[in-house]
Amino acid sequence: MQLSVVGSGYVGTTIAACFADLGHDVVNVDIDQGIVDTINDGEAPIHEDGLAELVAEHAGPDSTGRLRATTDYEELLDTDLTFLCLPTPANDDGSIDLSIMKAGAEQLGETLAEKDDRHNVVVKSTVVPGTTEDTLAPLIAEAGDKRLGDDLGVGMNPEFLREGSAVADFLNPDKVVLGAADDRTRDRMKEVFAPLVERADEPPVVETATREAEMMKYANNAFLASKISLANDLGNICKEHGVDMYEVADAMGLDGRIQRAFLDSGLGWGGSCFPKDTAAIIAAAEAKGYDAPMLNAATEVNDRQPQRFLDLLDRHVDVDGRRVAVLGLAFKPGTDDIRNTRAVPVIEGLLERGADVVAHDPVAIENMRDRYPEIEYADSASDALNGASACLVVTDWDQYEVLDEEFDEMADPVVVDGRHCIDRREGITYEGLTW
Ligand SMILES: NC(=O)c1ccc[n+]([C@@H]2O[C@H](COP(=O)([O-])OP(=O)(O)OC[C@H]3O[C@@H](n4cnc5c(N)ncnc54)[C@H](O)[C@@H]3O)[C@@H](O)[C@H]2O)c1
Ligand SMILES: O=c1ccn([C@@H]2O[C@H](COP(=O)(O)OP(=O)(O)O[C@H]3O[C@H](CO)[C@@H](O)[C@H](O)[C@H]3O)[C@@H](O)[C@H]2O)c(=O)[nH]1
Repeated sequence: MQLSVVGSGYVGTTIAACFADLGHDVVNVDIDQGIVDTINDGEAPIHEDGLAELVAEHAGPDSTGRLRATTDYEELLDTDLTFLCLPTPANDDGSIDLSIMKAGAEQLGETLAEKDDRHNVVVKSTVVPGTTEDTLAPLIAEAGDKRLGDDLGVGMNPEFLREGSAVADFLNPDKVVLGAADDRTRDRMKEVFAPLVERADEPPVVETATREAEMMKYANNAFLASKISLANDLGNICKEHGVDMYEVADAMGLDGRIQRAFLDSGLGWGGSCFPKDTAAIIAAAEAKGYDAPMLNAATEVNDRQPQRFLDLLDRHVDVDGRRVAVLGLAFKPGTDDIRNTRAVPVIEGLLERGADVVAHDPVAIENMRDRYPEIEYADSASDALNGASACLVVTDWDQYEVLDEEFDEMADPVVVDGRHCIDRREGITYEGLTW
């Protein structure tokens, strides 16, 4: 099938490359010329395991040619179905900011005015219930002079991939949710996903309406974020009682009703999704008069973890004028994404205390340098530790787990671990956040 994907960020690039790999012809539309050129050169614009290989195979020279990118919306006119993968950030009050989605929807509609055949538009972005049918569909229809359900089909297909494992997650989903306003659109969506469902060994396909599809995404993220916050709440209790929350979590996870995943306690959840999506669904609830106490509590626990982390550091060392190593800047391992990373409140706390911060991350340094040009960046964890009076572990990259004699080079070997990464050992003063 001929597909177009509007927005070529973490989700848009990943799904475009994967759909090309599944045999579709895909055009990525983005306003960023740099991203477009990178894809057309056969390179991935973001760091994601397996993505560079897929983009090289399907875009650019010596490729299958099934993937290309453009800044020109007109190029989507030759496609049957468009995925909207535009950002849905939060306003200052936490509510969803739909301005980019609306601008993209309007431009899409204006472009579709030139098309006579029916076109299908599927919202992939995370949007609060009602957005697809009440806001975006009418915008597209009006701008394109289309009749909804007739020459314009509208659907909603939430995305559950994680950064760091985006390609593998997309190609092997636990479920595919197809929300549509009408059967014709849903049938087209099923066609798009048929090769994926076959290759992924028939995962469950949930057929539903757009509102339910929108809410399934928020419910998923709210549950996972709350699960981590509960682990952190329990972990903070454990720490006060000299109990190792990781041992407790392992035992909890043996209960089939609980499961071990997402019980890793520590610095809490960051990233481009959990913080904004939790805030957006709380704001959407409040707009209808409901105060969502569970989700507010999950957020409160999460917001407190960086302060508890810095309090542990304060117990051992006054970092004023001292070199402090921060290991990990990305919001999680496997990505260069620093959106809402816990490294930011940690670095802020260190700068407030007068520390000389030296930071390391395998892939996220360039992104962080834009935000904190004033701190030092080390080429290796070992360089960061050299001469440091404390080491703060913020991201659980595998390469930090094997650090050993590198700690011997510290001026004062205090290690505060926010991610259960480093083993306790002779010669270092070790504090785990919840163990
Ligand atoms: N990042 C994830 O892991 C993830 C997972 C599931 C769902 N989501 C949701 O998917 C959506 C997209 O997230 P993302 O992380 O891929 O965003 P992103 O910021 O990485 O990418 C968005 C892209 O859209 C482009 N863009 C902005 N305005 C445009 C316009 N008018 N026309 C064309 N392109 C435009 C930007 O240049 C950028 O490349 C969000 O709603 C997010 O909540 C994200
Ligand atoms: O046990 C855990 C698991 C995760 N985290 C933290 O939680 C955050 C989010 O991690 P993860 O969920 O692995 O990454 P994301 O890429 O943010 O993926 C989430 O957000 C996406 C965007 O909505 C969804 O598609 C995914 O299903 C959902 O897992 C990170 O800061 C992790 O360090 C923990 O603290 N403890």
